[in-house]
Order: sequence, then C-alpha cells, then structure tokens
Amino acid sequence: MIARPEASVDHIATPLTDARAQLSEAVALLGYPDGLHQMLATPRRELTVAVPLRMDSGESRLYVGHRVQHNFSRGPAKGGLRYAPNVNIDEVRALAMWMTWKCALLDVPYGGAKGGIAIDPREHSKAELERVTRRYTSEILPIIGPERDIPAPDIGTDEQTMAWMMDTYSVASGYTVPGIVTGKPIALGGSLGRASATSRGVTHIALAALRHVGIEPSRSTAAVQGFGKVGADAARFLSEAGVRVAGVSDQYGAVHNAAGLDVEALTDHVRATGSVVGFAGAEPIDGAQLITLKVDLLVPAAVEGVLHESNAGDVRARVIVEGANGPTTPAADAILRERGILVVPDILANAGGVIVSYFEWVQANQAYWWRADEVESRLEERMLNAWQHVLGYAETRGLSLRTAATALAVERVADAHRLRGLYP
Ligand SMILES: NC(=O)C1=CN([C@@H]2O[C@H](COP(=O)(O)OP(=O)(O)OC[C@H]3O[C@@H](n4cnc5c(N)ncnc54)[C@H](OP(=O)(O)O)[C@@H]3O)[C@@H](O)[C@H]2O)C=CC1
Ligand SMILES: O=C(O)CCC(=O)C(=O)O
Repeated sequence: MIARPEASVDHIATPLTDARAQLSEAVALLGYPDGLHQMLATPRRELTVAVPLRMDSGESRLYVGHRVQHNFSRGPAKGGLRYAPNVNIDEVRALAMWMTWKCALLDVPYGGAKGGIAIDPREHSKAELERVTRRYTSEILPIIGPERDIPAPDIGTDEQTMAWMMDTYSVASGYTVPGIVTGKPIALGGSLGRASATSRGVTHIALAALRHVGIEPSRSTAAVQGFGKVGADAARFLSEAGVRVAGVSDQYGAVHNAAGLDVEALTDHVRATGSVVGFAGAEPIDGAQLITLKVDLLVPAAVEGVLHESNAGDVRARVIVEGANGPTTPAADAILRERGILVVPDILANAGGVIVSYFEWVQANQAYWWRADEVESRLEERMLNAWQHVLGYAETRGLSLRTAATALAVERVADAHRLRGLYP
C-alpha cells in the first residue's frame, strides 16, 4: 500500500473566493447592479444533512453531506456528487456556481448544483458505500428529482453510486425514475459515451487550442494531472490523437517519460496497483514537478487550486486546458495571462460530461436511446461551437478566455432572471 502524502496548501484562496472573484469580474464587465450581482453570487437553495453509517464491523459513524442548488432559472439544477475527505459547504457552493455557468455557456437547459459528502471512499467497503449513498439520497430526496435537480458522478463517485441513488429514489417514488441521475450504467438507462464524455470534450478543446496557438497536435507533448475518470481517458484520447503524453500524476506521485508514456500499459498498471507510481515504462517525479514539465499542453484533471500564485510563474506549457473544476486561482490566471500562456477555462473545457448527461436525461425521459456515434458527433459539435463562440467574444473584446466564457454564461443566466421577472 502506497502512503498518501499530505496535501500542501500554500495560498489562501479557496474555491469559493475564486468563483466569486471570477463572477465579480464578469459582472463588472457587464455593468450589472449590486442587486443582480448578489442574486447571481448566492445559492438559491442549500441542504446540509447528517449521514449516519453502520460500518461492516457494527460500529457507527456520522458523516456530513451537502447539496447546493446555485441556480435553476434556466431549468432543473444539475451537477455531480463528490466523495472526498475535505468536502465542505463552501467548496460545494463554488462547484455549484461553476455548474450554473457551464450549463448556460453550453446552452444546456439546466441550472447548477453540486453535492458532496466529507468521506474518503477508499476507507470503505462497497457495502458501506452503498449504505452511505442510500442514506444521503434519502436525506436530500425532498429537493432532487428529474425536473428539480439531477446528480451525476464527480470525484470519488461512479456509475455504481448513481445506480444506488436511482434505486433509492425510485423505491421512494414507487416506480422507476431513470431521469433522476445521469452517469448511470447503460443497463439502467445510461447513455453510450457518458463515461468518457468529459475526457472527449477536453480532447476536442485541447486539439483546437493547440492549433489555435500554432502547434500541430501530432508534434506536441502533454502532461496530465490526475489519472481518474477524467484524466485517464484524456491521456488516452490525446495519445490516440498523436499527442505525446510525457507525464501523468495522481495523489501518490507522478511519472515521466519524455518519449511518451504507453497510456494503455499505464492504465493496466493503475488497475493492478491503484496508482501511477511504480510504472515500469517511466521515471518517477513528484507531483509538483509535473505541473512545471516542459510540455506544450498541461491538463489539470484532479482538484481545485493546483495552479496558484507560487507555481504559475514556473509553468512551462503553452496551453492549459482545465479538465478539473477550479484548478487555477485568479492570481495564477493573471500570471499565466501575463506570460502568454493560454488557459481554456473549466466551464468550457470540461463541459463534455454535462453535455452528455443532458443527452442521457433526454434519452431516459423519452425512453429512446441513441447510437454511440450520434452521441459523440453531437458532443463534438457543441464543444467546438462553444470554443469558437468564446474565442470570438474574447478576441473582439481583448479578454481572457475565462472572463469571456464567464461573461457569456452570466449574461444568459441574468437574462433568464429578467425574463422570468425575478429581477426587474
Ligand atoms: N467526472 C466527470 O464527468 C467530471 C469531472 N470534472 C472534474 O474533473 C476533476 C476530476 O474528476 P474525476 O476524474 O471524475 O475524479 P476521480 O475521482 O475519478 O479522479 C480524481 C483523480 O485526481 C487525482 N488527484 C486527487 N488529488 C490530486 C493531487 N493533489 N494531485 C494529483 N492528482 C490528484 C486522484 O488520484 P488518486 O487516483 O490517487 O486518488 C484521481 O486520479 C474534478 O475537478 C471534477 O470536478 C469535471 C467535469 C465532469
Ligand atoms: O454530468 C453532470 O451532470 C455534471 C458533471 C459535473 O459535475 C461537472 O461538470 O463538474
């Protein structure tokens, strides 16, 4: 068993202060009054629940869970469910706000939500995770539903978690409700292509961004931070597109091979050992080094705040494509922009997941499923249209891609507020 290093935090920004700073910048650009700013900055509904768990040993534990619905002016709230030890209400608020902007930017007819339980899933058996998921679902049941708020996987959760949520909700309803969650198994009404959709979207954007700065993807190199649901498939798709993936990391460490990693062999190694560490086809480096590798493309696909004031000056990539939510603090954003490094923001770059979640919800509600190639071509079209839209808006106004994307999204949400009469 590999020892997990303590996370080091050397900056004081939090995901919520970051998300609010990004919103303030967009609001200033759009010239909105304080009242509207406050409404956009404030979650519409929050629920914190106690989640008691009977362990396999018979002992009892108590966990705390949250569900935050940041906005539902454009449709039901939508967003993932995270199981991680450091989950807290402010983090969930930030993640829910980013979901609102992401759905608006991609013109997916949802608002934004996020949920989480402060629990380390690695410390629990499958039976314990099932009990904790069912209890959490029962506790948040009054505020979720296929027309109210639709959860999906995020860090530490997967299609099995979604299957338990769907079953718990369906049992309480008295009939099967496949539209209550997305990212569920295909056999329960999941969509083809959802499991890899975030990574496919990241890859479409990464290839477009590399070309935009004059780098031919088949002659480029990349580093990917995080080798989970998003990072592992992003590394695979990039490598299939001809990008040399020279480094990847997880919580335990990182590996590097300047000639390019064999991503398939690395995936087998991770399946067998639980970590990228110890992979024979690469040399070990530490996680901090991965961020500053000399590559063309850096894909942070793990957690928030990993690119901050203290390391942004050392980044040597030309393009950063945010697979994770909130990986770059505003201070780092400013440094990276000053240094001419193109940052494609999370709400655009990782939107492939929620796009195919939307497709899944549409399919489940109609009980009619699409072919994989239909899902994938519609995903690609939406991602690349949004890329062009954000790029055009940014270039004509001299904005960063993040400010452009946030402003476009915030404007759509504000327009919905106005049209509904929620704000005069
Ligand atoms: N799943 C989805 O569809 C979507 C996810 N996202 C975002 O993508 C990110 C990753 O999510 P997902 O892949 O689903 O989560 P997973 O739980 O599947 O994977 C997370 C990965 O990040 C690694 N990790 C955690 N902390 C660190 C660290 N400090 N340094 C390096 N690696 C680290 C984990 O390592 P280890 O394996 O050792 O635990 C794991 O490899 C999150 O920000 C999430 O919100 C965004 C859009 C959609
Ligand atoms: O698929 C979804 O509904 C949301 C995925 C998610 O949590 C995210 O995009 O951050």
